[in-house]
Amino acid sequence: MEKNLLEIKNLVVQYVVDGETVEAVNGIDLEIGYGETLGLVGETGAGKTTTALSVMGLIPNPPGRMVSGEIIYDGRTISGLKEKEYRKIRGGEITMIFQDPMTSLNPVMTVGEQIAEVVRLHAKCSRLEAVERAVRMLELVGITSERYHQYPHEFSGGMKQRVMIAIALACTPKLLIADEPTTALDVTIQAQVLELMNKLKQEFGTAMLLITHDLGVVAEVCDSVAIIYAGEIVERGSLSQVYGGVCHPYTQGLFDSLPDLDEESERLKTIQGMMPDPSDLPRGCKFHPRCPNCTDQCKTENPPVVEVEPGHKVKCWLAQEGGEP
Ligand SMILES: Nc1ncnc2c1ncn2[C@@H]1O[C@H](COP(=O)(O)OP(=O)(O)OP(=O)(O)O)[C@@H](O)[C@H]1O
Repeated sequence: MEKNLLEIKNLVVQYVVDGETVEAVNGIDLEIGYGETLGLVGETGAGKTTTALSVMGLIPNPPGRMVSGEIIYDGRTISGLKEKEYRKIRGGEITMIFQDPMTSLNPVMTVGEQIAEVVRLHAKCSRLEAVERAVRMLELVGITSERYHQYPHEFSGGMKQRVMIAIALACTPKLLIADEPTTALDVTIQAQVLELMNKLKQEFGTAMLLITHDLGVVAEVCDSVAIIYAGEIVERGSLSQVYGGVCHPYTQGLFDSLPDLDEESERLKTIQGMMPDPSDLPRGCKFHPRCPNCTDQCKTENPPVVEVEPGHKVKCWLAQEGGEP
């Protein structure tokens, strides 16, 4: 069997706030192959960012804690590494871009210097080589070299996100984690940034974990998709498997809440989902209250993961019974 670039095994992460424990991630298993782009899709509070921060070794402790699980990167267990060791991987081999580029860029350094600094830190090259690399990265993301000496406030939101992508890819990482990279951008700029990500993915062969609540974005960039609900992966498969043959009622609910195709761009528009109020859920129920098929068994027992076809996994009693969502 081909080795995966990233394997997340039985990840459990909790936050303790005011003495209350929140199970943000509850037993997640995920794999990403070399060069694969996986979309992690779910509503607000589903546990997407917590999953990403676990891979980066950045769960804030306290209030967060990785209770159990293992993260294997390129054949090596990285969960539990000392911070000094993690730093060698983070920013070099695994990089992350966040939803809001303004909070990630240093306002008192020029954008060129920021890219060059990352290169120098991780590629251990000369200052001149780092500057040359920074210029090339700026040009790759469509920013002219004359803007090397400009500061973040001189760039528009879309441009700043391009700078973030340039920084994230400057050391040719094997894995890029992008947490809602286009959410803060308007629709036209979103499309340009997605196009750029597709181009760079092909050029560098970087694998990607793309976090989003937008099934339209996934359709444009990803090879495969994992649907996360209340800290659990409820469906996982290739794009054609999931988009062509939805198995889980919750995934179906996400598709149902998508507006029609945007006629102008033929692009699916964003869905803005909200997590249901936990008090609306029957005790122990893992399903969405919208699920029309929720049975008594669903309410009391955790369904097993069923592989309905090779690579297409579903956590649902209905899938086991071969039922339709
Ligand atoms: N630093 C924190 N302290 C306390 N609780 C947290 C913290 N970070 C996340 N949580 C809780 O963990 C759960 C999962 O949050 P997470 O941010 O991972 O979800 P998400 O799917 O990324 O949501 P969003 O799309 O809003 O970013 C939520 O209930 C959230 O309130």
